[in-house]
Amino acid sequence: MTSILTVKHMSGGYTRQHPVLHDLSFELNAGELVGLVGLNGAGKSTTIKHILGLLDPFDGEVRIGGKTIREDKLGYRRQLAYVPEIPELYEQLTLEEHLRLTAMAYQLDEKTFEERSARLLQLFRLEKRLHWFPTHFSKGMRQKVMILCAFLAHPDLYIVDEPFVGLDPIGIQSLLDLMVEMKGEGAGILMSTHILSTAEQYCDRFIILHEGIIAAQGTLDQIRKKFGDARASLQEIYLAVARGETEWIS
Ligand SMILES: Nc1ncnc2c1ncn2[C@@H]1O[C@H](COP(=O)(O)OP(=O)(O)OP(=O)(O)O)[C@@H](O)[C@H]1O
Repeated sequence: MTSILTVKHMSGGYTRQHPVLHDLSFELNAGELVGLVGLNGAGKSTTIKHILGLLDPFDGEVRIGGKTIREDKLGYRRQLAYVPEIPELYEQLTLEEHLRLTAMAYQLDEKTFEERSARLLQLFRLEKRLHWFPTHFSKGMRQKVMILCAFLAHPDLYIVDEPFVGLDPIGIQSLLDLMVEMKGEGAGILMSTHILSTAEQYCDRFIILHEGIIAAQGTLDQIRKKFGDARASLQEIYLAVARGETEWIS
């Protein structure tokens, strides 16, 4: 298996005096969708900020495609696309301009841009909104623009932060289908979510974060084994961890 993302003994957060993440180690391989789950404040977004290179680890390291961000900043960033929980759009750019800006950043040629953007626009029902500015977009539409930009790039690694809240059912299904497709093409996807039933259905593996520590990680079957109940749902296991009913540290 080819490892796309490697997080090794990473401790981090916002101040060295009060680290939020403690000694996290996990990998993400090509063709895998991994669910990052945990209660509010568990450290999911902080983990994502470290992977994106917005925060520096206090200890340990993050590698994408074998490289740290210090070794090759531009190369590191080009390997990944990020769908944030809260859409970040340029208010002065139209939807089309957002797409073109992304295509430039990822150095897509015109033909690839045209093909991919036409398909994505159709999938998310935004074909008629190309010349609109974000002020006229609903919350879900703003979210879809971020999804379009990420999936336009076809990077090796997708970081998707809580994508389902705010999307309509067709949008959710389109996103899930796209993630399955990109996985099939060899991309790795790390998805943070509270929607455990969907995560259980679509993710190949899970990382359960609890108070900045990985409480458990693995396939659902591996986690069930550890939990001691071969039929427990992800939700049941997660609630037991969150309520302190288990003594796990992976
Ligand atoms: N900008 C910041 N400065 C200082 N501390 C922060 C900052 N952002 C988050 N934290 C703290 O880091 C810890 C982890 O927060 P984080 O946002 O990573 O959790 P999360 O798992 O993403 O939660 P949620 O499910 O609510 O999004 C919390 O204790 C939070 O208060």
